[in-house]
Amino acid sequence: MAKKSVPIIDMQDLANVPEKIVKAFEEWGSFRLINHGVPIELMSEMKAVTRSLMDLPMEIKRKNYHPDSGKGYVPPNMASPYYEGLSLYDVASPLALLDFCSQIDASSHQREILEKYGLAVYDLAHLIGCKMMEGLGLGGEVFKEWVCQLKMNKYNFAPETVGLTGALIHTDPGFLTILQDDEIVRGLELVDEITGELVSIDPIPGAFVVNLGDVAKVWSNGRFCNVKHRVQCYEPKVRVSIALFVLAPKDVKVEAPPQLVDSDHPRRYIPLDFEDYRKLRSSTQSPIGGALQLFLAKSS
Ligand SMILES: O=C(O)CCC(=O)C(=O)O
Ligand SMILES: [Fe+2]
Repeated sequence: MAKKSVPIIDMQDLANVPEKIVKAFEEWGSFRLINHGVPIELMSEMKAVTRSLMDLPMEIKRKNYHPDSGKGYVPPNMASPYYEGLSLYDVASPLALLDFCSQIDASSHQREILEKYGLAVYDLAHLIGCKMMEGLGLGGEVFKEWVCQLKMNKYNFAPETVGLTGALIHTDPGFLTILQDDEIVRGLELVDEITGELVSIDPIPGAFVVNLGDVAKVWSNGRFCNVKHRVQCYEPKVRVSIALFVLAPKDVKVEAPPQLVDSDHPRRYIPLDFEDYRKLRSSTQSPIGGALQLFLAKSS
């Protein structure tokens, strides 16, 4: 029997998209997205830009500095020796884009692609948010004014790393991630929440993976799944991926909308400040959402 994997959602299947998104978020916290409207040429150009930025000398990549960990360049380290990542924090801010580009001395072409791709995927995230709201029977827009981060990931896989881990098992801290995985090199694995098994997510060129993180669990009053995932080295080939993280609202705490709370579903979490949560996640070394326990409401 074929192994169960995440659902594939066709964004052009207009009538069924809202319901399918909600079901996928409840069962997996993840789905594959096809026919999403982001041109495949733009996706490839963004991959090419990512590869060229990752080829920059280490001293330039380190200039993508941010005082908060995880918001700037992450060099290979003891825990993840084959991984490195560049980050454009607050992708919708023209100033943040300019800052990022001047830090790493990006060309005007690279800047143009970063901007186009960032905005296209940002718009797609908003569309997915609207469809999700429709599927929940709430309507309206959910991610308005939320902070988004663009992260470029490179896994320096080689013959001696086959069978080893590129990114340790984790949940994403924010609400939603739109991931352009490597179109050729496999390695992404998700945990099936029901069986606890790791399921390999094989590349589908031109498609995205949409994953939910810890904020989505809080916001949905525990109804949605924050999917655990990791990246393994299956083959000795460099792997590149690009993630857009829709993190959390600016200056407002995350809490479930009243429509998702009733006597059968009492409020599970107290309102969560995302920056506080991020710090707790790191100080308590809870990469798979364990720090959410600290935000459980008294009655739950
Ligand atoms: O590289 C991948 O496929 C996954 C990346 C990821 O999980 C992340 O950036 O949070
Ligand atoms: Fe992730």
